[in-house]
Amino acid sequence: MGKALEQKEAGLNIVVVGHVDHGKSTVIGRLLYDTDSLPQGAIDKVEKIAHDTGKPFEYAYLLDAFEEEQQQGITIDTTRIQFSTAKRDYVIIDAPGHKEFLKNMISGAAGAEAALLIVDGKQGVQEQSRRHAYMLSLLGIKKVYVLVNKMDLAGYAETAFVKIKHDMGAFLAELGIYPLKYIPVSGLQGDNIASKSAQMPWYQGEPLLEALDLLEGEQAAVDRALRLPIQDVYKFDSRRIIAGRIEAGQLAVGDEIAIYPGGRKTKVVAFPYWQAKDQRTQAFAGASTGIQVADEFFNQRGEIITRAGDTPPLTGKRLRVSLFWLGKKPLQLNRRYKLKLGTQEVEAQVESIEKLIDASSLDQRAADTVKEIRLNDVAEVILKLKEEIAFDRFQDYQATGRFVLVDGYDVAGGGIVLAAEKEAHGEFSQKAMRYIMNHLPQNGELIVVVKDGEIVRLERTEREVFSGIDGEGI
Ligand SMILES: Nc1nc2c(ncn2[C@@H]2O[C@H](COP(=O)(O)OP(=O)(O)OP(=O)(O)O)[C@@H](O)[C@H]2O)c(=O)[nH]1
Repeated sequence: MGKALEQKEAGLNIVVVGHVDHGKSTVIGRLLYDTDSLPQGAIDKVEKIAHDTGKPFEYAYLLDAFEEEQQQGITIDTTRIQFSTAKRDYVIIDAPGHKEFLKNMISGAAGAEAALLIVDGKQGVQEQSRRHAYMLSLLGIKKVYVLVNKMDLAGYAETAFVKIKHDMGAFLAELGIYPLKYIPVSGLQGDNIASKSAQMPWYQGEPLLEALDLLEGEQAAVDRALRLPIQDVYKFDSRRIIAGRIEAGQLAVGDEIAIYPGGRKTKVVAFPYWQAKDQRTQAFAGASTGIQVADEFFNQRGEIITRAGDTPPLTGKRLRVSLFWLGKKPLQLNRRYKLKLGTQEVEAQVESIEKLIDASSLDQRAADTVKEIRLNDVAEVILKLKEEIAFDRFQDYQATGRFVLVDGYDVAGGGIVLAAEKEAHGEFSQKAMRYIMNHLPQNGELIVVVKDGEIVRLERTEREVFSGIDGEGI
């Protein structure tokens, strides 16, 4: 691990993606080597392998050392590898395959802010380069550096670099991704990783490590509207304590809050902690906290708390989403799945497939002929939920804007929320249903006049009460 320095910026999570064998592990291994971040003995081990097999030193094997440590249950999460520069700490989210990457990303385990997309300088853009790039766009990762790797095999030629830059750039532009930098590197030889390469004097930019330090972090989460998804509600002597993790924003004792999807308002009375010394009056993004509120509503897991003046989350039962499918069994229209979003779980069906896209070629298939979404397909669909929930567009809030779909017990797909959709004809929200129920006539019929998904008028018709027909008693 690098030396700990004071006054560093907050850490940055990076994901490394690219076509198989284009050099992801080698570049990561080299970064760890150059920043002195390897577990003890790792280099000796890899040197020994090289010596015993008579093959060259493989930087990619250095990553195995992390896995070994993990298996011994020591420090590091397999999917998270850390290194540091003087400026800040980095966490590399290792994505052995795009399936693991997607699962990690959509389940929130990864939460990458920036990406390194690695392309072999000789082979150029390949199927997985495209697929991974597409996934980045789907996940809204805009901070992308393209590393043109194996420049040693391409004779360190500027022409090879320029060609790949051109091809990749054209493809990425279609996805709305504009890489911040293209860097020619050799993971194996260490060119343009920690220091500028003498082999490529034509390259005017920074080497990778310097370029990473130039990336800006996200807008501080504490300055945003509060998002506190309720994890649990505990009964504790006579009080009810709401527990959850603050995903964005901040909260103080005395703040007025609103709880969605219902939108009921109340006030924060205290942050109850077990020990008096831990008492506090404010909590910020990133903190897990318990809160006690003035009015004891029936709160439940899944609801989202925000501050009364803050932009509220969206609510509804119909969501327009970008979805990708990883299930062996294709996703079927109208089949029931479990949707998990934030801390909410609700039954969901795909009501319609609006667009279906081949993630590699980006060709669209005519959606009206499609009744299922197959393994590795990406689609824009309308999801219909059994109950109303609170959520955000992914581009506004990642934690409350992404979801997974569970088929039986398996996470079979997931994606991001693009927008809230109006209720379909003939469906009312819970709020509307409550309103309607409150206006039911004692004795008669109620006509609900709806326009553009909004109730515009209620008409009551009293039923005639017959006391008899033509004077005949009944
Ligand atoms: N000459 C040369 N070979 C490289 C370079 N980077 C990687 N390689 C070699 O390319 C092969 C694949 O590299 P990896 O780092 O394992 O590739 P990867 O993208 O991690 O591959 P997967 O994990 O299988 O997807 C290895 O034999 C590396 O030694 C480079 O810059 N120059």
